[in-house]
Amino acid sequence: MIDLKRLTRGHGGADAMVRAASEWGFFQVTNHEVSRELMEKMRREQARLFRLPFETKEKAGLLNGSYRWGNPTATSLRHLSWSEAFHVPLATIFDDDYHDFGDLTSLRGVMQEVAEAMSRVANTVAEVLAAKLQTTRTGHGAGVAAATGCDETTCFLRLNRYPTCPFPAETFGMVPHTDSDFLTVLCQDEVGGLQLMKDSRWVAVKPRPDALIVNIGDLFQAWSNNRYKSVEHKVVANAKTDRLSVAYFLCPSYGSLIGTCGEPSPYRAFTFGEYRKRVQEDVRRTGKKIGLLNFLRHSPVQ
Ligand SMILES: O=C(O)CCC(=O)C(=O)O
Ligand SMILES: [Fe+2]
Repeated sequence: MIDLKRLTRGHGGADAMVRAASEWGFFQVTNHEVSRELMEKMRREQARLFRLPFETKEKAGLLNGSYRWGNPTATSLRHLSWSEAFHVPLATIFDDDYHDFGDLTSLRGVMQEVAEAMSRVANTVAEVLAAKLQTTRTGHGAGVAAATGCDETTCFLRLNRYPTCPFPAETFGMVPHTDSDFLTVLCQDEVGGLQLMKDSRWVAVKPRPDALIVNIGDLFQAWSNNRYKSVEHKVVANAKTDRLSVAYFLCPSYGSLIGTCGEPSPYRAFTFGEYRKRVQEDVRRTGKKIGLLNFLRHSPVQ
């Protein structure tokens, strides 16, 4: 648990954050200035959005066609995520020319506020973690998000809903995965269900109403030369109740080159666009994301 206010005032906590990012890939932050009132407002808007009829949610115009449900490549219940989500590019909600919000105008306002607040958390954390890496290139240790081309037009806000599930033993709320971004900031409700992989075991992340969860994504693992870990996580399905969560994904533009905090890097240079394309191709072809292994300079698979 990292107190962000103490950290930004220089009262310590950075080493604990570095340890958590290296050993767990996950940690929680408090005193993050994303107010409880704002998150309650978000939850009410989210619940209202998901109550809309399926046909309305699926309409391409609604939040830029960002509606997702189930898993299009699933061939059995084990591959299925028992959830629905809006994976919204922030460019959509901040674009003044994008007027197709209809009844969702209040949702847009709340999403903008949440995105701004979570983005501050993501950037603060990214900079503290970047500054702690041994860098060979001067000026590269700070401003990792800026250096790698992340801004409010390239990031995403994802609204997740996990409906009550009639067969929770056979399916996941969200299938095990790593995040394909730099860093994720997550706010979960009181239901619980998020689990992360540690030493080959699943560990539950207990909900704490005052805390946000931060996890390292694949790009930060690559940029940090594997010092910080992008760790597999999943959501278990729940037989009794629905669950909501909101995730902010710190992402660069598709054309941004994901470099390294210092040579030699185990990975070859690649763009975020290339990475995403490769992930999508692998999922389509094999049903599984291969991820960073594809970009190792010396492939273990010959
Ligand atoms: O809902 C959660 O707790 C996790 C969501 C997640 O892992 C994701 O959206 O990538
Ligand atoms: Fe995730």
